[in-house]
Order: sequence, then C-alpha cells, then structure tokens
Amino acid sequence: MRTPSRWHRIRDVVLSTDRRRRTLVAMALLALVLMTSSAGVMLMVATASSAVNAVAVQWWAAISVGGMVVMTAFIRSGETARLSDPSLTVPQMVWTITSGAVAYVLAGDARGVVPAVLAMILFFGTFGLTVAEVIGIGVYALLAFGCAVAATTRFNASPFGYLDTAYALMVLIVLGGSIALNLRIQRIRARLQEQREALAQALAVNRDLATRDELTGLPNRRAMQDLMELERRRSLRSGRPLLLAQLDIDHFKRVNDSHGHAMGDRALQAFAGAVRASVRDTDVLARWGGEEFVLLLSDTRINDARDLLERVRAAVAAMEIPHTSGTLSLTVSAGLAQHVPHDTLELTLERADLALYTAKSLGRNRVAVAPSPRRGSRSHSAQT
Ligand SMILES: Nc1nc2c(ncn2[C@@H]2O[C@H](COP(=O)(O)OP(=O)(O)OP(=O)(O)O)[C@@H](O)[C@H]2O)c(=O)[nH]1
Repeated sequence: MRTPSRWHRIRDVVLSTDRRRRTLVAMALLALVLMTSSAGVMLMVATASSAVNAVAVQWWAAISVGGMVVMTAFIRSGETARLSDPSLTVPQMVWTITSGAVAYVLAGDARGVVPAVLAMILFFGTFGLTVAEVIGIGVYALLAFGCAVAATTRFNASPFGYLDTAYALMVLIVLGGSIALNLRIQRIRARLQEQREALAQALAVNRDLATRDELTGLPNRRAMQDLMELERRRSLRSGRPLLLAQLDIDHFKRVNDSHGHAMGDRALQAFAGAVRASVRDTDVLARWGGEEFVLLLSDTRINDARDLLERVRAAVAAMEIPHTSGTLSLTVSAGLAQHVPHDTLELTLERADLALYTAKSLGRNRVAVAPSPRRGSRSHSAQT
C-alpha cells in the first residue's frame, strides 16, 4: 500500500477525508482566501492614503477575515452537514457583502475597488444558489450598498458625484449579470437532470429488453442461463436438489396454421400465465425459444416435481382460450431431469429434452422423468 505524501496528509487534516465535506471546505477556504486578499488590498489602501482611517480598516480586516475563519471552521467540523445549506453559501455571501459595503465607506477615494470584489463574490456564489436566493442576495446587496453610498456622502461630506454614479451602476450591472448567469446555470442543471433521468429510464428498458421475452414477459433464454448457473452453484453448496424441466406445447404449428399467428401469440401468453399460476413464486419459468419453455425448480424433490408438472399439465389442458369462433385448448408435454452435482447444466437440459422427446413420442400431453444418469453413460430412456 502506498503511504500518503506529507502534502496529502496535511491536505487531509485541513480538508477532511470525507469527499463531500472536502469540497465544501475547499470552497470555504477559497472564499477565505478572497476575503483575506480583499483585506490585504484595503490595508494597502489605508497605508498609502492618509485620508483613510487605518485603525478602522485594521478592525474591519480582522472582523471580516475572522468571520470567514469561523464559518470555515464550522463547515470543517461537519456541523453544517445537517443544514439545508451545508456550504453556508448564503451566510458567507451576506457576510462578504456587508463587509464590502463597510469597506466602501472606509476606503474613501479608493472605494472604486469594492464593486470589483463584489462582482467576484457574486459570480462565485451564484453557482450554488437557487434563483430565489440570488434575487434575495441581490436585493440585500442593493440595500447594503445603498446605505454605504448614503453613509459615504454623509460622513465623508462629499457630494454624490459622477464617480459614485459609475460605482452604483457597476454594482447594478454586477447584480444583473449574476442573476442572469444563475438563471442560465439553473436551466442547464434542469436539462442535465432531465437527461440523466431519461438515460436511467432508457438503461432500465434496455436491461429489461435484454433479459425478458417481450411476448410473454418471462425471463428469456439468456437470463435463464444466468439464473440456472446461480442455482447450480447454490445447489452444489447446499446439497439441495435442482431440477430442470423442458416444456413444449403440443402441435402448436396447428394453432398458427388454423387460427393465425396473432392467435398463436395470445395462446403463448395464456400458456405462460397458466404455468406461472401453477408453480411457486420461487420457481422460474423462462421462454427458451418458440413454443419451448424451461422450468427451474430449486429445493424440490423429484417426486414432488413430477406431481407439480402433472398439475401444470392439467392446468394447461383445462385452459379455454377464446377466439373469434369459439375457444382454443392446448396441451403440453414435459421432460423433467434432476441435476447431478458436478454435471454441466447442458447435460441436464439434454436429459430433460430426451425425456420430453419420450413424452411426445408416447402420445404428448404427458410428463416424462429422465432417469438418474449412470456414470459414463449419456443415453437413457425416460419414465412417464
Ligand atoms: N404465434 C407464434 N408461433 C410461434 C412462435 N414461436 C414459434 N412459433 C411456432 O411454433 C410452431 C412450432 O412447431 P413445431 O416445432 O413443428 O412443433 P409443434 O407443432 O408444437 O409439434 P410438437 O412439438 O411435435 O407437438 C411453429 O409453427 C412456429 O412458427 C411465436 O412467438 N408466436
């Protein structure tokens, strides 16, 4: 196993190892870095300009960065995971907008830098917010900066000039831009969500088509082969019997020839329904191909399986399938074989097929059981 590098260990301690929380902490750290950079700019302004109150700016920097540190620590602790806004995006934005508005008042003639910082905050925040939240944040920003402009005019005793108008316009453009961007992001998200759902649905349909026979709704041959293999292993482990039966509708060609293919299809559906209704839920009936079906009976003794197939045979013979000029009856022949541990499933199916052949040759509408195979022998005559 690779030992994590020192950088990775530090990163895990700082960001936490939980992937989701790591993303949240990373975003909070980014906001913290932005706020610290803004504070750095403000401190530079305070150092360079004698008109700016340096002590007020230092307090402002400490409080602004301190607030972001507290929120980042709160997110890092995992306490916010239960909240509807675990990244604390809204509180962080309210905090930074408030801090930006105060900076606007404190920065004196250098207040032109503040709208640029506001733009950055709004564009970053807009990715995680809903439309309503962005509008709410926008209204709050307007109010906060409205107060800031009023305070600047009053306390700095400077009249509202063309530069202030330009800054106010800049704030409005930034707000409008971030709302438009948010709407676009929400639309893209909704479309992505729709596409993801459509894809999941298409995959489910595909999976169903790959494993199910469309006409009867039964598992198809491929799905049945997987199921039989699973049951073979289960039976090998548990020592419980596994039985396979081949079922074939008698003289089915005549149904098609006399009543048409559509009636043949309906007869196949009725047959599948009758057999399913006669066996346990845990027994699996699959359409093997054409008018041939395979029934998998797990954990059933051979004599019970023979009785069950007799019941299936009787249920099929009792069916009356309505058609245009009366009703149609079917009969079924079945060949049953018990799987022998360490034999292949193909061999067991071959034995069931031989038994079915016996049932057909003895006059159809009957059940034949394949004898247990003698070691080294592949041909046996079935018992009816
Ligand atoms: N309607 C319909 N017929 C099918 C379908 N699949 C297979 N068949 C028909 O099933 C018939 C099978 O005929 P055969 O193999 O001669 O067997 P059979 O007439 O049942 O005679 P035995 O099996 O010897 O009793 C053919 O006519 C096939 O066209 C299907 O999906 N729908």
